[in-house]
Amino acid sequence: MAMASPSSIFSAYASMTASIMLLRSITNDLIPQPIRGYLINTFRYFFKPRSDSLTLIIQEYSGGIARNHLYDAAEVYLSTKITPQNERLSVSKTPKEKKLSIRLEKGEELVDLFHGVKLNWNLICSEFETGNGSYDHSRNSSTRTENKYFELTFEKKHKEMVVETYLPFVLEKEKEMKDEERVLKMHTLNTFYSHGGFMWDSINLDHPSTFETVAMEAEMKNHIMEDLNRFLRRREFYRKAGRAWKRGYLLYGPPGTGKSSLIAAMANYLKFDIYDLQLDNLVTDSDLRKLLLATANRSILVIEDIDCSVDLPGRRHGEGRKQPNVQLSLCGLLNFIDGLWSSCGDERIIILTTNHKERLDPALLRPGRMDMHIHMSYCSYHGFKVLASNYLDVSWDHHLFGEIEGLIEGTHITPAQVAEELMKSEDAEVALEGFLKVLKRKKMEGDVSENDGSDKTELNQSKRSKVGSTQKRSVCISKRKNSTGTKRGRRARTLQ
Ligand SMILES: Nc1ncnc2c1ncn2[C@@H]1O[C@H](COP(=O)(O)OP(=O)(O)OP(=O)(O)O)[C@@H](O)[C@H]1O
Ligand SMILES: [Mg+2]
Repeated sequence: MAMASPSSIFSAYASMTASIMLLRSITNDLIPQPIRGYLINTFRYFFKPRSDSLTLIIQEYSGGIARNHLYDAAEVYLSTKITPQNERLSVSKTPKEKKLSIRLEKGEELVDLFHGVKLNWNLICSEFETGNGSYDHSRNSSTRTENKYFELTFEKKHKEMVVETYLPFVLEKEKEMKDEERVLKMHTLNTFYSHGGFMWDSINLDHPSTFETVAMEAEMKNHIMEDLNRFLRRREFYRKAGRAWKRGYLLYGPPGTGKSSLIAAMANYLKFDIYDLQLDNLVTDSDLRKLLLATANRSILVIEDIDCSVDLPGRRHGEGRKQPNVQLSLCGLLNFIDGLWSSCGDERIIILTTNHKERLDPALLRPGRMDMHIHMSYCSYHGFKVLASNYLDVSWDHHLFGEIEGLIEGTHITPAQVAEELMKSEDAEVALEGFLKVLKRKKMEGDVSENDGSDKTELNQSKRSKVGSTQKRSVCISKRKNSTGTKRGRRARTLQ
């Protein structure tokens, strides 16, 4: 079929527009609006010259009240494409946003280039009357409603590319931009128990820890990042395999080795909120269920010190809590996490931490429960180098590093202790000399781990062994109460 020339398309289009105007003026008073609209559309359909371009309409709302995600994504994406040719822009800022957001205003047009294809965007706003056109005094507004939509016009032959590649690209770009701006939250339990339930309280999570600043073996770091990336990519895989889209990590190792720091780094990397679940505040499985159901998608549920912060009766004990009115069980927690909770949402991560993996209930360790077990250990030479550049900004060829390397390998010193030493002076030379002295002293003392913190649960253990089994529970509870302040304080310091 021969293609119409641009001038013939133009003249056909001009005569069609003139005819429509004529039709409008003739029918305006004679025919009611719905029939008139139908006639004009039919006329337009039959007489419209066929062109090579295709226009996609992206409405602000899809299906009545639901916002059209593609419209929102286009709005955000196009804000990065604004050019000096644009004459009207809208500017806004909500209290939660860090920056002003600048968007196209109605009537504005712009051209985007994607893989060499020209894409014309046009933001259109039409107003229409929803009622009888009169002023609605009860809502203090008129009944005119705005209908906003984007027109995306391009050559027809690129339809597949636009639908399959370009629009998904726009959605992906918006997600990236939103993630960058997102203010992360840390949710903790509101201990005020009212109206029959606990609530989550949230504050901004402004923790500086990232995968760059966490001192751990580079290989392990990459392994974790790759695991997280794979998890995010595999929505379809989880769906096909009939598995809930969740991933569990168990972080174990002595205190001060960076478990909480790694959790913050993971949250910052994924841009996920953290829910810090302190089980010792809860009483029943039903409290737990309500709280878990109130957690949002794309979040990390954290239960720290699972071995000592709770003394959940599990399969190992085969009994319920001895304390009256307390019906929280390890089975209840695990079953709910594995079952209903994880299938109620998407992109859930759960992280448990412990200083003593060997003391955990086997139910927690069985295959399929926690997908990855990550050992956070004493500081290696590589870890030291990361900390030295974090704290002292020294290059890795510093003359004291050689001696430090010889001493640190095999020494039981936690990254927290290393960090403490390195912070003692702003002068790198002084700080490193001081650190070297500590390492030498440790070697002379026979490399006995100094305050490696096994205290937390070891103390618990020794207390337990001194009391009878019926007192076991109350000792555990009182230890928890005693330690709550310090642990909380420390956790608050580390995670906030
Ligand atoms: N691997 C690490 N990389 C960077 N900093 C670390 C690391 N480990 C510890 N630190 C520093 O020590 C502090 C305490 O570490 P963190 O709270 O992460 O340890 P933890 O393993 O969670 O300890 P705990 O078992 O007592 O909860 C952190 O605020 C951080 O400054
Ligand atoms: Mg911790």
